[in-house]
Amino acid sequence: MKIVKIETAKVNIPLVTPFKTALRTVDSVNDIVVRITTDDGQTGFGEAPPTAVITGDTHGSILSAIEEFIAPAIVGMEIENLDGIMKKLHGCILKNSSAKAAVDMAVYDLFAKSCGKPLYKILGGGRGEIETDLTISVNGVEEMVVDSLKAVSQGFRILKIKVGKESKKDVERIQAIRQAVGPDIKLRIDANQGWSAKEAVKIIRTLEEMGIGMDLVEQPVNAHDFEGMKFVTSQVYTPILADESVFSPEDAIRIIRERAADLINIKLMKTGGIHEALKICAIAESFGMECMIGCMLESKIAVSAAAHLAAGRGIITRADLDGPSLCREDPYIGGPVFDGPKIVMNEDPGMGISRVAAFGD
Ligand SMILES: C[C@H](N)C(=O)N[C@H](CCC(=O)O)C(=O)O
Ligand SMILES: [Mg+2]
Repeated sequence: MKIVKIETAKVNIPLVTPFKTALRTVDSVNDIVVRITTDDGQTGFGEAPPTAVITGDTHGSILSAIEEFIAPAIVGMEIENLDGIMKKLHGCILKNSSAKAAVDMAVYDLFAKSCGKPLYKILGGGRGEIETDLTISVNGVEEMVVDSLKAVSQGFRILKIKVGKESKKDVERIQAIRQAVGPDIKLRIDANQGWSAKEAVKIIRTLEEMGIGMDLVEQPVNAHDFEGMKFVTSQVYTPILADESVFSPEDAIRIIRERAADLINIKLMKTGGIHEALKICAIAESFGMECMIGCMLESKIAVSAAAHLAAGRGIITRADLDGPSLCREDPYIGGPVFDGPKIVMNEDPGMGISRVAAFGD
């Protein structure tokens, strides 16, 4: 199976409600999709979101990285030479992690197809089903309570609460949501770098003293503030999850060595795909640190790739794979089934996606 063609297209899928974090507000998933074709007519799919505020990637940079650097480096290579392809993919251009992720997942899709197995079985194959949380955007307290109750009524048992925009109100937000949803719903708090280290300790300790249980607090401080992450982690009982601070396996090693977090959020768009994400899984497993699998504003192609990785690797104990649930439409056929909080893995070969409307088929 030789790679003969790499094509790109754009998808634009409106969101159910605007997605609001401390970093940005977005109304739609506006991503680049990738299709790789082999000489025997097989196709593999990938997707890259332009999350400029986190990865630095834009539509333009994703398209030119693929067209000018990645495609010339890997077209003509055999899919079975997975390691060789990954070397070229990661060696042909620095950074550009979202473009690399889109191509990496399409290659893994084809590799699993060449083995006649669903991708998650190639990646370890532990679970046929995983559970995701649902994100509650940062808004006024009442609106967040209404959104949380709606999510619970839809069957979600884990909520990811966005905060960090006006930190003074954040205790109020989390307290009101906990009061409304009761003690059995897990709350994950994501400040998206919005707090200072001292502010984070004050907020988390206040919530702890109120008896408000939190599954974790994600990226309380600036991505590059490892000292701040370390300070917060050492000063509170609630587990701290590193998100924007960990892109690469080297970042994961540093976070673990410096005890700057208790957990790592792996996202394919930060690692540049499954190949590098597997290295973080192995590092974390060696040190006994659990991981979460997350996503950017991605639709079903990219989130399916992440779900396959999570279903394959036991060290990934938490999933924030709500991209498809945030979308108003699903322009794809096949792949894992996203049924509210439940993600049921496909049993047909590869990622299971058979049709992507953006390619006109
Ligand atoms: C969509 C997912 N639940 C999420 O919250 N991801 C954010 C970043 C998403 C973005 O801005 O595209 C995160 O975990 O920080
Ligand atoms: Mg996050």
